[in-house]
Amino acid sequence: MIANFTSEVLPGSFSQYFSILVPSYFLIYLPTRFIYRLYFDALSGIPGPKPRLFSDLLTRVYNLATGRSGLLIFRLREWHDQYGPIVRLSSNEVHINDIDTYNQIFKVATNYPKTKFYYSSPSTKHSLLDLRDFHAVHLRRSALQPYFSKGSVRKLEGLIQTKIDQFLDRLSESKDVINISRGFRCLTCDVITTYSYEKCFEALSHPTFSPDWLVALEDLISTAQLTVALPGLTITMQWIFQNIIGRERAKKISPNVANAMEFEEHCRIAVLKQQERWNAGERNLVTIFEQLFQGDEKKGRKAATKDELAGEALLTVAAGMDTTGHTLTVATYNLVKYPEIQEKLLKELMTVMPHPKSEIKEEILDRLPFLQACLKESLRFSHGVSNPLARDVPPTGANILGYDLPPGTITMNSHYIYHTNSTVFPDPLRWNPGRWSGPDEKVKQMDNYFMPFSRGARICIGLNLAWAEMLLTLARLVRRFEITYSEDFADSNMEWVSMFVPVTKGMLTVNVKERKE
Ligand code: HEM
Repeated sequence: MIANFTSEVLPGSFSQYFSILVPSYFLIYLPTRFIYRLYFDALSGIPGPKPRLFSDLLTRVYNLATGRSGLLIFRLREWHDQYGPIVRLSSNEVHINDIDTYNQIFKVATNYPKTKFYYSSPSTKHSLLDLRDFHAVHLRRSALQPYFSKGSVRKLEGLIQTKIDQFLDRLSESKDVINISRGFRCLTCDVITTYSYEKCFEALSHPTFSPDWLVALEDLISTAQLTVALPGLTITMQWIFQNIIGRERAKKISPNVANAMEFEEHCRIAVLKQQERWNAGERNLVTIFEQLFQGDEKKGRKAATKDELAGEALLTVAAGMDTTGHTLTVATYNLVKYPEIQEKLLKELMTVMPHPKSEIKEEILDRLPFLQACLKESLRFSHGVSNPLARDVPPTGANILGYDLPPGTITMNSHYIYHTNSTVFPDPLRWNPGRWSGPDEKVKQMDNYFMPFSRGARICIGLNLAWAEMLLTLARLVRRFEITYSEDFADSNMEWVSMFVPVTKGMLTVNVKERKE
């Protein structure tokens, strides 16, 4: 009956329609739209690589399939050299290389919200990362920020020091080659989980610093690019794994996915248990979520939902572990590579740490200029979030670098591009902490181009914690140990691609020996 109906109303079979529609789409619709984008739409005057305008989806899928997604960041430099400070990347996206524009977009009172498309990961849904509304962001951040102030971090310094003790003792006991890339991540994970919700994940206790979930997260990080290319696909896959397949069966299909699910579940359980204790009247918890457990009527903030707490619990670990760990890896790799720089740092450390195992406070290290310079240079090289940061042009539209951009145009800025500007940082790919002790004017200019934690309303919430962890770890590591690369380590291990965060080709593997004095 239905067949009769369709053949009467719509003469011809489905395959006939299909054989007309598909070629029309590729031979007429796409080329016409391409010409429109090239010559007539609102962004048509902005220079850039033209083939990318043919189809955003096909470009993303092509880049993903050919492994170019993670290398886009390096092409951006070439495109800016060729086309100038603003480059059109797709139908609706421009990439910018202009520090004044960056400072406008990333200011405290910004009206450029985060671009939903690039920040919607199912795992961090309901978390701060996913919020775009400025008032909602302000409320959430003001509930979390007090726990990350310099004063709060100093109060919990004992906790950080205890984890560093454990880490250094583990290095000392090790008879084998040490995968210190993972070691640093275990350290930062144990710090952030204890600091955030008292539930230390005990990653440092793993004999080779390789707990299953850490290795799983390492393997799954490449799905960050899949999420960018085909967001719907990852959301659907995650939903299927969570709601249909379940963790037990997932173990057989993909142990990595099962381990990552288990990790998420650990974070969720940890924070919800704290909430229960808080609701039962316990008030002496070490937690960054206390203000989220309760609402604040005066400010118009409701108590966080269970999903919001779980999202936040996962976000703090995800945001605080790899970033800090990777910067420490970059610092260590380069200090071993340049022994004369390591020697200079060691001499400075000896002025405040007379013995290899001397105790030291962060506030003292905060005053050591060469240690600061080594860390700044490592942050310049490690690029925290290495993918371009995407922000939408506000409803009023914007004029950027002489071009009128309509509301909703996506602006992209990459810290990598600013951090490797060869006019500001001569010989930019050389790790050279000495550059930070140049003349004041020069350092001021470098500081203007240095934004590892981003800037403005969405600046990294954990920067004081990260800074304290990095100062203490690096100082105590270098003061206590002579470090050498392991025999099978190659410089190429440190080559990286961008998967939202930088992912190195291999690991930094080292041998360590206790210093005698
Ligand atoms: C070297 C270490 C770190 C670097 C380089 C770094 C870098 C960054 C950057 C660039 C952003 C902005 C991302 C964007 O707008 O897309 C960010 C956001 C964030 N970071 Fe960090 N981060 C570090 C450590 C930490 C730590 C230890 C925490 C611990 C809680 C943390 C928590 C966060 C959070 C929650 C956000 C999201 C803020 C928001 O969306 O408003 N980060 N970080």
